Amino acid sequence: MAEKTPVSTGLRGQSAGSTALCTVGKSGSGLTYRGYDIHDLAEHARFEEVAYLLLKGKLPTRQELDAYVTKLKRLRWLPAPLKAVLEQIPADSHPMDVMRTGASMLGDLETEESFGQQQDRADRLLAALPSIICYWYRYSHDGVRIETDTDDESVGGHFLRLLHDAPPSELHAGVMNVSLILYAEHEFNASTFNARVCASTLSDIHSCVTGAIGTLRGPLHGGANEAAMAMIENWRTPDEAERELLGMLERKEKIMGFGHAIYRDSDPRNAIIKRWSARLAEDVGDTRLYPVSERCEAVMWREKRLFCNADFFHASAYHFMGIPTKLFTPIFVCSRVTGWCAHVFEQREGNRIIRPSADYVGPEHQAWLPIEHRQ
Ligand SMILES: CC(=O)SCCNC(=O)CCNC(=O)[C@H](O)C(C)(C)COP(=O)(O)OP(=O)(O)OC[C@H]1O[C@@H](n2cnc3c(N)ncnc32)[C@H](O)[C@@H]1OP(=O)(O)O
Ligand SMILES: O=C([O-])CC(=O)C(=O)O
Repeated sequence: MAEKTPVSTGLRGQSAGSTALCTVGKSGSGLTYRGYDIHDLAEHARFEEVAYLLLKGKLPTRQELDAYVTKLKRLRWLPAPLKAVLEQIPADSHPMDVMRTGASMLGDLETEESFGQQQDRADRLLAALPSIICYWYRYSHDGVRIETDTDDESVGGHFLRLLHDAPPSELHAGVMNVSLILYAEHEFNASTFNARVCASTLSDIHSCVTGAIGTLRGPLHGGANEAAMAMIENWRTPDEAERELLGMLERKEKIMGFGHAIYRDSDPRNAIIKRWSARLAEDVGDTRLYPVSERCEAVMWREKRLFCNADFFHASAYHFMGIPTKLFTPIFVCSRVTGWCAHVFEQREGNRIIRPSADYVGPEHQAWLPIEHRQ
């Protein structure tokens, strides 16, 4: 048999298991978490309610939600050895590497000894990850050791307060809430699948989350919101954006924040975050970034039938809230950790190790060659 070039299908269109957590591109609206439509969740829910829904299996009652928010607030503190590690990480490190190290170090200090601890470990990660990234960021960039025990009622408000050393406006806290809901869960995406593969070996939850963070980091996945920002911030007018974009398409470059592995015509999260980006643009008096983003959307659809995914308008929305670009993907982690952990729990129920096969395309039998005869 002649050698063939390995071809990657990316497992597209193949079912790799079942889940009760999420549908993507199946219902009329396109995205549901445990049967609830993303539009309803983004309109009415608190992110902490969505986290509860994903992690505990149902929407909380008022009493359950209050108790859950209180628990998350109690879990925002960081152990001294974790702070010491964060203080060693250089200011020019990528914040996703900080998240990866932070999650892993938490696993050293608060190891999941048995699966009976999985809910508590997941809640701790959810509460501590915003503290981890902000502690490192403020220490390495501003030279301050912040107190991460805040009294904010929400995960998003807690993050913004630590970052800016001031309570967030109602508008900013509201946008963070929606953003965290939109990013929370997305079926068998690459990082979640990575978490499930790790879980299928009966590994601990911190290993699953650490691997997922590394997977989300890439620009084809969560890293796209940062890459989209790096692209649009160069353009001063919609006309310049159109010219540059056409050049990029001509050169067959990938345009970050567009396209999706599952959705074909639109990503239901885009219209939601786009609306909030427009509201924030008005709030800060932007006359550049939002019109540039809108033109990109129009050109990509006109030229390629490619639509904005969840990441594209997140770039301008986060920017308008004064969030540094390099912290965009870590915010995604602070949200998606709920989906990852819920998938780890699901994988552990009725587990079988995930171990697909490969189509071999290498050489047939080769005769052994002693080292002195090799070239
Ligand atoms: C939260 C998230 O993770 S959402 C995804 C975030 N990622 C990005 O925004 C990165 C940019 N987008 C992409 O790279 C891709 O659209 C992915 C990775 C999201 C999906 O990849 P695939 O499923 O392989 O894309 P798909 O099969 O739809 O691609 C079809 C064609 O469109 C092209 N295409 C897809 N997206 C883009 C894009 N953003 N820019 C330019 N061309 C694109 C592909 O290159 C392919 O062209 P070809 O047939 O000539 O090779
Ligand atoms: O589902 C995917 O392939 C990518 C993803 O995580 C998302 O869109 O939120």
